[in-house]
Amino acid sequence: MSTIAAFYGGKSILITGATGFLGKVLMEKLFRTSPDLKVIYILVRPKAGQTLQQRVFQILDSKLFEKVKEVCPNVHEKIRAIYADLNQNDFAISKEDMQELLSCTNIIFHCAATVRFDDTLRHAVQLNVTATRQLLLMASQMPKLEAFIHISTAYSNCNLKHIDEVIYPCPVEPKKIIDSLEWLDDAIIDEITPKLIRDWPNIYTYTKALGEMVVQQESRNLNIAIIRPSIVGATWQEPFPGWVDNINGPNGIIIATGKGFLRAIKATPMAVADVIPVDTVVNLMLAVGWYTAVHRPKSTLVYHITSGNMNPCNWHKMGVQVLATFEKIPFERPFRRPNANFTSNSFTSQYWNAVSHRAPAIIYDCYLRLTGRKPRMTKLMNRLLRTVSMLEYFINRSWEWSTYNTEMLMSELSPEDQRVFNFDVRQLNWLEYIENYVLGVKKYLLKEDMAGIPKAKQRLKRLRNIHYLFNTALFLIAWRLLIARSQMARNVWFFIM
Ligand SMILES: CCCCCCCCCCCCCCCCCCCCCC(=O)SCCNC(=O)CCNC(=O)[C@H](O)C(C)(C)COP(=O)(O)OP(=O)(O)OC[C@H]1O[C@@H](n2cnc3c(N)ncnc32)[C@H](O)[C@@H]1OP(=O)(O)O
Ligand SMILES: NC(=O)C1=CN([C@@H]2O[C@H](COP(=O)(O)OP(=O)(O)OC[C@H]3O[C@@H](n4cnc5c(N)ncnc54)[C@H](OP(=O)(O)O)[C@@H]3O)[C@@H](O)[C@H]2O)C=CC1
Repeated sequence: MSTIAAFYGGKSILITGATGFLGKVLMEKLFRTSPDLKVIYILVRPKAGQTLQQRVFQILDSKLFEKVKEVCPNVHEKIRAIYADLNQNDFAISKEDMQELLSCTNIIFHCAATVRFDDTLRHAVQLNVTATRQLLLMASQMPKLEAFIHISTAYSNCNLKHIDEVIYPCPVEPKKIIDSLEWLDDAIIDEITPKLIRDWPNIYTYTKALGEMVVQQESRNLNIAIIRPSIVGATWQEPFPGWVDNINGPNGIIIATGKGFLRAIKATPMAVADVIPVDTVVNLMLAVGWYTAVHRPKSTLVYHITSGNMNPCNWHKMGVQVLATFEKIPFERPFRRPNANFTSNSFTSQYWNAVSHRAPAIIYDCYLRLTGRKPRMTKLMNRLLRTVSMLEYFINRSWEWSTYNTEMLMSELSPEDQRVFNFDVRQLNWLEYIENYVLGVKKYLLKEDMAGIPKAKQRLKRLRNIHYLFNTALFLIAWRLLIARSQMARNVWFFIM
């Protein structure tokens, strides 16, 4: 019997960000391995015209939860969705709900965050810093609380090259920033943001660093741990390989490449692609929850969950395998034949952007105009290139993360726990994982049917022929022009003939 699974039995667990990518996989694993847990409280806001209950039903009715329904048929009764908006005072939680949370919660997993790179400083601080402080304050009033697990990111200190499992101080005190945002107007905030974030690449990573500092400062006598995952990717094994449900991180790039929009990316091919499967992260989170509650470490421990130091893969290897998978399992209705390359040179990158991205978009928009339709490709391409430029920082560098605490925890687990809550990324076979990842993007994100593969392959063949035809025509025109102008070219031509 797994000690960790037994630990969560009978527990009341509070999860923030449960409707997000990581949160859903966390809930799934908890219900599947500890179906006798008492209740999972989730802090949810209504969204896209859906009530809280509709949001919960939608999650439970998804393929991700199919196995859960077998082992825990009353899962609906064990989820208690609580109306909350982390942007508001006291999270806008009702008095009764707050009372219940304060008196019953045993474990907190704090996953909610804004992960947008271009969010405003005000909003990102509110969610990633102030809300964390508020939750810690709530936690300090929970008599039954055993552990508080805060999810940060391995990139919270990406301004450093080597990152240890410690909380680094930020140049400006979080409290000072929170206070000043209260009275500064938006225009001034925009002006001072670059000065504040200094060598952090974006507001997201900066506010996650501030969030960690807040955790350290407000920890009081709570049992706290911080988990720092790198780039969280599709599931590796559980509940099935390849599950993914949003366009963040590599997902959007995989789609844009598979659909033939993206043909060149400015990246350092040999830089480490520090992707970590979401189920691995969740297994570590649950192990850390158990360890923190039972062993009560004297200080706040930080755990890195990254792949680079144990089982590195680089962007080149990943890219080649992604492209190979498109050959076997193509996406439907591609704009162009999927074929991309990495370039580390700024000039070549500009060239490919003009030739392979902007020019085809303009030509396609002309075609749309001529056929009486609204042009849209240039706009779409510009947005895509803006997105890719925001991710470039992370695909052109490598970092070293120490993993002493994560390895220590692994050695503390029984063989059964190591099997059920496996976070040993050395066992990951990258080629297999990437293939399942691309397949998962096709099935769960694009919702494409596998039955459409033969048709998609036929279309790819057609696109390939068009491509060859176009290139041959281009070559002949160039050659013809050259012959007209150069005696040498004419001689070569007569010689060949
Ligand atoms: C041989 C070569 C072969 C090559 C083959 C290829 C091989 C594969 C190689 C893989 C290399 C991967 C590198 C990953 C590095 C990740 C680093 C993460 C590190 C930190 C990790 C963390 O700790 S934490 C989570 C990370 N946090 C995000 O990852 C949010 C980012 N995101 C945003 O901050 C907003 O998204 C942003 C961008 C502002 C736009 O914002 P926005 O206002 O324009 O609006 P939207 O977000 O609504 O998106 C508007 C349109 O962008 C499209 N799109 C959105 N994301 C996209 C995306 N990733 N790739 C493409 N396309 C994307 C979308 O499809 C929409 O398209 P449409 O125009 O048709 O609607
Ligand atoms: N994905 C990744 O690659 C990585 C993620 N992380 C960290 O993991 C955690 C989870 O990330 P991930 O699941 O990918 O992110 P998602 O964007 O998928 O999920 C974010 C969650 O936060 C909730 N949330 C956002 N704003 C509010 C609000 N005002 N009130 C209540 N809830 C809110 C969202 O709710 P709603 O559904 O209503 O929007 C959603 O449930 C984050 O802390 C992130 O920093 C760390 C490293 C990498």
